[in-house]
Order: sequence, then C-alpha cells, then structure tokens
Amino acid sequence: MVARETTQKKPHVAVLASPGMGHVTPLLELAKRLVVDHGFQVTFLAISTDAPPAQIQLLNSSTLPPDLHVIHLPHVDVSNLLTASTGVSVRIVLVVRQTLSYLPSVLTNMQPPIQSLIVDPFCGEALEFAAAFSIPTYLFLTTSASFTALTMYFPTLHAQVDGDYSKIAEKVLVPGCNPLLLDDLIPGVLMPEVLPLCNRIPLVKGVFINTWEELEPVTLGAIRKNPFFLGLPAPPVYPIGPLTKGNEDEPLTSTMESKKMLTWLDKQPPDSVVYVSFGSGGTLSGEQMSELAWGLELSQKRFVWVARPPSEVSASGSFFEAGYDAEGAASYLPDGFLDRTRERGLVISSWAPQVAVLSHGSVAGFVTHCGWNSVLESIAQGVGMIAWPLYAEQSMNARMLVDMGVAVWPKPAGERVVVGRGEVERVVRSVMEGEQGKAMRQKVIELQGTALKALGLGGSSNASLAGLADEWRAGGSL
Ligand SMILES: O=c1ccn([C@@H]2O[C@H](COP(=O)(O)OP(=O)(O)O[C@H]3O[C@H](CO)[C@@H](O)[C@H](O)[C@H]3O)[C@@H](O)[C@H]2O)c(=O)[nH]1
Repeated sequence: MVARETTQKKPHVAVLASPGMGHVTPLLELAKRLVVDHGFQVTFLAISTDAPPAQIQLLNSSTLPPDLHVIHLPHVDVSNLLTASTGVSVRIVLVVRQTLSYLPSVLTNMQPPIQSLIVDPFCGEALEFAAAFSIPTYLFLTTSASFTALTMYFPTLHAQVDGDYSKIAEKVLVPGCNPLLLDDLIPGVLMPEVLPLCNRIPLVKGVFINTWEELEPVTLGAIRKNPFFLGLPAPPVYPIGPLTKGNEDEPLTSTMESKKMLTWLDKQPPDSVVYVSFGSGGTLSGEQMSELAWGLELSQKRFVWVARPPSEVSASGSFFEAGYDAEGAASYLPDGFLDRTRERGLVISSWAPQVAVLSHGSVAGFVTHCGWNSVLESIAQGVGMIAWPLYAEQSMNARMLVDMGVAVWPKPAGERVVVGRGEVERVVRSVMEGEQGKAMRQKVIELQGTALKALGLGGSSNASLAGLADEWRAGGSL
C-alpha cells in the first residue's frame, strides 16, 4: 500500500522494544506499517545491550523506509546485578531498567516532538517515564488475545486466591473466554512478576495485539463485550496482526549456513521437509535432543533442524548466545546420526532465515516451541505444526493450536519427562502424511487465508490500525 498524500505534518511516533527478536520483529513491523501505509514518521528505540546479531542486522537493514529512524540506545552494564540463577526474563527487565535512564533525554529531544510512545511488555517501566512528560502511551502485547485477556484478568485471579495458585482447580476461567488449563499456565504465566505489567494496562491509551478477529473471535469478543472486561479501567484493544517479518526481511540469508539451508531445500521435493526450530533461545536437554534425533531418523522424513547445544551446556542466562555456538550441536547428537541421515536431513547450529524456510515449497511441517511469532509465521505460510512448548506462555499457544486443528502436541509417556523417539516418529509422520496431515494442512491454509484477508485493504486488522491512525492524524487520542 502506498503512503497517503498529505499536506499535514507527519505524525511522529516512537516505538521502544526490549532486546530479542520475539519483540523487535513485531514492533518493527508495526513501525513499518505506520510509515508505509499511513504516512507517519517513526523513531524506533532499540535496546542495544544483549541485542542478538540478527536484531542488529534487521535494524540496520537498508530496506527500512526512509521515515523510519532507528536509534540504538547506549549500552549498559548489568553484570553486577546478575547472579548465577538470574533467568532470561529478569535479565531483560534489568537491561531495560538500566537503559531507561537514557529515555527522558531521548524522548524530550526528539524533533519533531513525539506524539505517542508504543512499548512492548518488557518495557512497561517506560510508561511511567512517558507519563511524567505527558506523552500518551500504547502497549504492544506481542502474544495472543488469549494471553492479553488473561493478563487483564490476572490481578482479579491473584486477589481471589491470595497469590496461591495451587488453590485454582484445574482450569482458569477468564470471563467469556475459552477455559485455560492450569497445567498450561504453571510455570511460565501465573507468576506474581506479571502483576506490574497487568497494573500498567490502565495507564495506556490502547493495547495492540498481534492477532486477528478470525483467529481468536471468542476472546476478542469477550474483551470487548463481557461485563467483566467492560468493568475494568482498561483501554481499547487493537488486533492488528498477524505482523510477521517478510521473506525479504530475513537479515541473515546471506550467511553461509543460511544459504546452504536454502540451497538444500531447493533440492527437496515439494511438501517433503519438516523444519525444526525452537525460536531465538529455546534449547532441549541432551537426552531430549537425542530422542528427537532418533525420532526424526525413524520417521524417515526429510528434515532441517536448527540444533542449538543442549540446555545443560548453554549456561543459565545465555539466552542471547545460545544460538551462536560456533562448534554447533552435532557433537551432542547420537553417534552416526549425521552420517545416517545425510541424504535427507540437514542440521545447522546458527540462526535460520525462518520465514524463507517456512515459505519454501519443500517445507510442510514445523516442530516449534510455539513462540507467538513462530506460530504466526507458520500460519502465514500455511505450514502445520508439531507443538513443542518450552517456557513462558508457549503451552497456552500450543493448546490453542491443537484445539484449532493446526498442530499436534507430542507428550512424554507415563512419568517420563522427555518425549520418546517413538512419539516423535508418530507425530512427524502424522503431520507429513495421512489423513491427519491432510486435514491439518487444509485447516492451516484456511487460517492463512483469513490472515491475508485481515491484513488486506478493508480487512479487520488493517481497519483496526487504519482507524487508530486516522484518529491520531486528526489529533484525537494522541
Ligand atoms: O533461527 C532462528 C530462530 C528464530 N528466528 C526468528 O525469531 C523470532 C522468534 O520469535 P518467537 O517465535 O516468538 O520466539 P521467542 O523469541 O522465543 O519469543 C519470545 O517472545 C514471544 C512473543 O512475545 C513469546 O510468544 C515467546 O514465548 C517468547 O519466548 C521469529 O520471528 C523467528 O522467525 C529466526 O529467524 N531464525
């Protein structure tokens, strides 16, 4: 879509993203849409501490539109705040907190002055900074409407059970929404650490969600119409998704391994390959990696696997380095695995050009940790999934995908913790062949169609953002 001609001054908006591709990618896509489709000027504030190489490349890309300016906020040192047990989320929070000390001067010196600030969930503390300068703010919750609804309901739930989530019986019933299984929410979602984010929602003028009406109609309907949500001091939600990076945005398609991967895919028959990847930081235990490898081998299907070193090796808190181990993961795979599968498998240990892979004609299945961006990219490319949630809200996402019929979720047998090779073989076959695979393909292609429609002219997500952009341009809620 072409930017609208306007004689008015371009509205100037700032976007602030925490480090990591899971947040930077959707916020950058939103920034691009505001610039390209709506004629805005956008300043993208990137946190440079802990930024993975893929993020730096994406933000330095020469393909960004001219009215999208990226500012890399100064590096901060959090090493004295870290302990051996500091997890990924806490580390991001610490990095963001330290970096925010630069925000007041950046925000107040922007020319022309910004009319609004959009932040991701990890940058919640920026909302108070912006409020001190009377800058209107918006939150971009980079996951599902379901997670958004739970976030809005969470303070009520927390108070009901007095912070003791073991008092909840089996399911969490968010008013008007599909029931959520407690097992999918613990650990990872129901944590007191989420409360500050929940309590900040009333501070913002609107909440963007990377979803679309046809994907989550029940939840979006509940947020808009259920008396519980109507009674909250919450701003409107704007489903504007799926915002995913495009094939042309893959920053690393020029690296050796990426090229090798795409060249290898070019040689495979259509719809024959399963792609295995656990997002920007997901790792498996050594035992689980071994079972997965055996399962892939037994399935006799073609595969391409972004195999990071096992979790025992990736030291705690090494989220950002986990994908860049030069040695690769081959040494952690079963003896002879690479030789035996040489003809039909490819293992890489660096960053994959994921959208290029998912959109390749040879790829027909995706073993994914169900990070929301991976989920959206898979649906946008019409690829059925094998759900392999690891942390955060990923089990919630996995359940939703299974319920929609676009994923199967392999489970460990009995009391085991790891998913065994037989189960891996079964699910890979079920997605890549047979009636279940066919039904899944049909369903995901239907969803792909609704996604395209939602983003197209007059589509629900397009209209949602356009309506807000018009309001902003008119000086409404800005
Ligand atoms: O080799 C790789 C690995 C990842 N990616 C990209 O990196 C992004 C990863 O995002 P996502 O799938 O959402 O995973 P995470 O980075 O793990 O995402 C975090 O943020 C998401 C959005 O808030 C949450 O849903 C997840 O649970 C949380 O872990 C996607 O765009 C992928 O295409 C690549 O391009 N190549």
